[in-house]
Amino acid sequence: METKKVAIVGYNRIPFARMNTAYSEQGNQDLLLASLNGLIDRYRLKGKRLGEVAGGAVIKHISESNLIRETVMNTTLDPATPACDLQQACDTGIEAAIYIGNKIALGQIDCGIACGVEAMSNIPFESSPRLRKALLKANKEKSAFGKLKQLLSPKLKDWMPIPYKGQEPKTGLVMGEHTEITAKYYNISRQEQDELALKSHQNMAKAYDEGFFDDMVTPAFGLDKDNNLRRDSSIEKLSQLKPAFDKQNGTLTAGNSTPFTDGASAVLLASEEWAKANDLPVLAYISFSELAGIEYVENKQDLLLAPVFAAERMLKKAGMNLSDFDYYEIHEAFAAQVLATIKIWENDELAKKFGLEKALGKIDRSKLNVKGGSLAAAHPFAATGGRIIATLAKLLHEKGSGKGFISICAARGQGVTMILEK
Ligand SMILES: CC(=O)CC(=O)SCCNC(=O)CCNC(=O)[C@H](O)C(C)(C)COP(=O)(O)OP(=O)(O)OC[C@H]1O[C@@H](n2cnc3c(N)ncnc32)[C@H](O)[C@@H]1OP(=O)(O)O
Repeated sequence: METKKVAIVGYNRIPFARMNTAYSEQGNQDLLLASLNGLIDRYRLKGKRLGEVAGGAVIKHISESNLIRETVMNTTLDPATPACDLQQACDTGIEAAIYIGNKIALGQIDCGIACGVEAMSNIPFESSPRLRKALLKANKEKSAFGKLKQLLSPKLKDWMPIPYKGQEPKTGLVMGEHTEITAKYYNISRQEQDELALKSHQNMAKAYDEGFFDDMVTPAFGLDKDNNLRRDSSIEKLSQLKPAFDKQNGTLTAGNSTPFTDGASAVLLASEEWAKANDLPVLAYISFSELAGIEYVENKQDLLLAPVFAAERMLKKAGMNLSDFDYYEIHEAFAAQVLATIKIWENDELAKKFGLEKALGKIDRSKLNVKGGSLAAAHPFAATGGRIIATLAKLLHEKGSGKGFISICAARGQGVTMILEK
């Protein structure tokens, strides 16, 4: 069976906002709706029945089990447009694009939207198991006395909500603690991390000044730009920040780590025929993608390094070398994880020690995250993939030809890579 080419034909996102700032009153549906509405307006999709909308949020309330379909029903798309929720930690946005892309490739649908959202300001709290049990039992009790007895059974501390900390259940460490171990294990210096962080902000500031984001980001809830972007940062300021995760000997700080963030993004994918029929130019094609997992319980330093393996397998299938790309979009969860990943890809000895056949090639740093990365834009987990695909597709479209490389690490020791081509 012949497969179809998967074209990226549109994108839209709302500005990303640090948690508890511009979107402190909004939930997942509000943010996603704003992003989808911007996409629908820009590409005149009102009233259209699309093949499918797929995406997700890494963290949802229990009432949001069909978040994407619920949100689609609130847009002006034809309500006959089906939708589904996907979740794959920080890879969610890319996985959604792969899911929609594969259906287009197989001819099952001719167009679809891949989307992602994260409303960290509206994050659900857990309750203690003792409180949950007491409430469920109280609900079953017939008499007021019985209900009261159950409600009085938990201790005072059991009534306290349990906040989200982002810990890895298998290790009990948060991402920053894991990445602190990564930085030490792979000898990533504080200076290298701060330099990468500064470059991310400088590149994004320049891109905003040049109007690169004008047709990509629609203002929402009073915000018109990513509010994590700093124009006042410098190596001096970054070098003075205190370590965030290892207070004594650490190198990860608020400046070289992403903050918790609210935001949403959406990407419009289609077959070439649908793009032509709807008068939309093909910005770029998705040509390859690969998902990998990695052991990180024994090897705590490797939690966010699964893209190392994804890239090796993907490049082999594509018959390419890591040096063969015009642009590289590598998700900057932390500067240290980007630098460790690149170090392994580029260094033969380290690559072999890690389990690769050999080094994958060199990355020209002037081609890396040229419009800023997650350290500047910030990182609403499930929305980051859409931001990255859109940025790379636009870069390739403007260039008129070429190839771009995407790499995103994710919680639970997973990672995804993708190739876009024009
Ligand atoms: C989920 C997945 O699947 C995979 C992934 O992507 S992993 C990534 C997941 N993300 C995380 O784990 C988030 C990690 N981040 C955090 O926990 C927190 O942001 C953090 C602990 C690193 C910092 O939190 P914080 O201390 O509250 O930061 P914040 O108060 O904003 O900043 C501290 C200081 O640094 C300064 N600062 C921050 N960035 C700066 C910069 N670029 N330049 C100069 N100064 C900066 C701030 O101005 C602030 O200074 P003051 O104290 O003088 O106000």
